[in-house]
Amino acid sequence: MTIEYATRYRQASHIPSEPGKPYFIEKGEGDRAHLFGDLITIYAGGEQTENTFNFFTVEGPKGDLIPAHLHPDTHEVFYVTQGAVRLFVEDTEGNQQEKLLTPGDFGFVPKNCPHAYRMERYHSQVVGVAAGPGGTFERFFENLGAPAEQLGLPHQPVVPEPHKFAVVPERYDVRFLPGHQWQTR
Ligand SMILES: O=C(Oc1cc(O)cc(O)c1C(=O)O)c1ccc(O)c(O)c1
Repeated sequence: MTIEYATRYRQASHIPSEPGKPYFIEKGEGDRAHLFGDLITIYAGGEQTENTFNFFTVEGPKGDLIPAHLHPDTHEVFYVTQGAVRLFVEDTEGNQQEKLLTPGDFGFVPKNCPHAYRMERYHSQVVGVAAGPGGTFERFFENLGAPAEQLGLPHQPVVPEPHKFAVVPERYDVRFLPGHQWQTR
């Protein structure tokens, strides 16, 4: 058992909101959110790190595609721990690459680089760390999607209402790029 706190995000969270406090979180027991087919679990965010970095996992079903987007002020890490994830990325000169990442493989996406990814095995998992000049963006997932109590993937995809797409991504430094084409392979 670990300690539970009431925070601005959850009535019961294992993440203490005041900075400077050491803590532990057991597997899967971070603040959970569902977005599309994904389960996102936050273990640390800007409140704990003076806005310097966050730490979260993203799990999704086979075939789950996160469409092209970029973050003007956020660098991102993709470290695959389960399954297989195909990461597509374009540098700021327009050069595109794609790579199938399997457990232990790592991808880095600097700020301003369009990227997308697709889960290629059942229940793939990526460890994410994301931060940049604009801070951290971990509460994007529960604001565009929904906070979740359950430990597993959503039973039905959580598809945000159009009005949320109009305001939430921008607030968290996410810009979706409709119509973006990948010419890799
Ligand atoms: O942010 C990450 O993934 C996402 C997951 C979603 O369900 C919706 C999204 O819009 C995104 C997104 O990329 O914007 C993500 C995933 C894995 C990782 O290592 C990261 O650094 C970020």
